[in-house]
Amino acid sequence: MAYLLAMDQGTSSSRSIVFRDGEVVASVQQEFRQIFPQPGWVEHDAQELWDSQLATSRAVLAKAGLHAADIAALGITNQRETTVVWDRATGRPIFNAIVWQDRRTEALCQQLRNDGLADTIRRKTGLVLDPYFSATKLKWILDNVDGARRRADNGELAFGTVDSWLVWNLTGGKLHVTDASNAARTMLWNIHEGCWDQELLDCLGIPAALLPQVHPSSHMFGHTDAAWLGGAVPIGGIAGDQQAALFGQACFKAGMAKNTYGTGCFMLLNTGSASAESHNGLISTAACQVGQARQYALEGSVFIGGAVVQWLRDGLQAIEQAADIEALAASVPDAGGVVFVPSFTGLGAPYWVPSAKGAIFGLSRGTTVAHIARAALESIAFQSAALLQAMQRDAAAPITELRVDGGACANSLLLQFQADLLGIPVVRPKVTETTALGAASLAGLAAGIYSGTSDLSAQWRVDRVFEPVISRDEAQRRMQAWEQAIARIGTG
Ligand SMILES: Nc1ncnc2c1ncn2[C@@H]1O[C@H](COP(=O)(O)OP(=O)(O)O)[C@@H](O)[C@H]1O
Ligand SMILES: O=P(O)(O)OC[C@H](O)CO
Repeated sequence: MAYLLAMDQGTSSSRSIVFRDGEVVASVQQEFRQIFPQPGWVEHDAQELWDSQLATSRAVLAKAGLHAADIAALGITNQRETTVVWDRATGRPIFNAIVWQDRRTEALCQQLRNDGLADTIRRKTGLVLDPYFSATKLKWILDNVDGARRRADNGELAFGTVDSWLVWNLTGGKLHVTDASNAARTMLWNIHEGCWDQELLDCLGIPAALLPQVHPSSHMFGHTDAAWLGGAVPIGGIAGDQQAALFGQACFKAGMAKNTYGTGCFMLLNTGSASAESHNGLISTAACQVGQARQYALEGSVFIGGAVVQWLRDGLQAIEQAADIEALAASVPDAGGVVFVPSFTGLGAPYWVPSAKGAIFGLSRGTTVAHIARAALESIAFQSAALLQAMQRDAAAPITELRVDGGACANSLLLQFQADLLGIPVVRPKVTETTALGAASLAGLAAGIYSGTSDLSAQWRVDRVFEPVISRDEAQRRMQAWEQAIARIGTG
């Protein structure tokens, strides 16, 4: 029997899932500490990332009653951009992992923008020059940790995104590798040529000796050390979590798109073997690579998605648990004219207003907490609709459906509103653990469990399709109300 193990190292928890025939056999999750040393700084203890990931993998094998020998291959997927630097001799990190959300390098990014580097970076990497990506975090570590630059120059240190760090540990320091989808998030990887970019390394003063070897996402990378899981397991897949979700949603052809509704929302559109340049506030990135042919995607991210539901729960204490928002929002026929812009940490794509704060517009004496809850839910769909509209403008052909996943996609009211706004079907699959499924699928391809992506398309199953029911005029009227609220946010 062909079991596949996925390690999904996310921003708030480490998860391990065993799959068979594309279905979840068992799953174990463990949270770890979020470290906030200063406002705008976010760190993880890299050792805790590894320990929690290993613990969940051991636990999931026990839960499923399986042994290492039963696992045909392991796929790894991870929070992207988060930066780890460790000592090659001891295997110890020289600093905490600097998390993708961390803004400490904003001044450095501004300096690089002033130096005219933004265009070069966009052209070579497909990215916006922003602290979000790994490069300036890595430079910060080299410039601020005692002796780091000297040791890096001497080849004593290794840099990696979280996937590289996990594989280094899993293989007892034998492998220092990553895949194209993760490399593309460093701001040092030339997505067109498929190589580390020497000009960017020089501009940022980053020695090439720090960098991992880059392989396709589906690839036999090596084996885990037998000590960890009770036997050696082949590592057959590595991908950044959002690209893994695109793969897990079987979006293999250009024009297919997915949106993940987690803490934030991440929408990716497969653009095939051609990288599409965005003129509408999106980024281009590498999609999962199987074989030698490079694949690309357009991406947009919303910083506050499901997190607005957490705010209703923890900040406003309007609900006890996230799932309660659906009944509360459904208790009123509409938001009663309330528009909620939850830009608590600035506005991401396609608006890019870093200094924005959240706001609630349209309050009246008749407004109840149910209207606010409904407006909060709608805000997730409005932000995602703005991303899809931007993608529609950049894309070569119309996008005809949106596949969805992530914790908040359990909410059918949200998905119906999303379909109404978009005017295209919103499709929820049976397995919504698509990030882990994508990693397992990449590993399964490398191990020969699947003969090609057509096997994966055949395995992907629909749970429910949400068809648009309101008129396009009505949808446009609602989007206009949203854009008016955004305009008021944007101008402070
Ligand atoms: N039924 C629901 N309706 C709306 N939001 C929900 C619901 N269930 C969970 N959420 C939201 O989904 C998010 C968790 O989704 P998850 O995919 O686990 O996120 P992440 O991977 O970013 O940690 C939380 O922000 C939570 O508030
Ligand atoms: O860990 P997640 O699911 O919040 O994903 C984080 C993204 O990869 C950041 O780019």
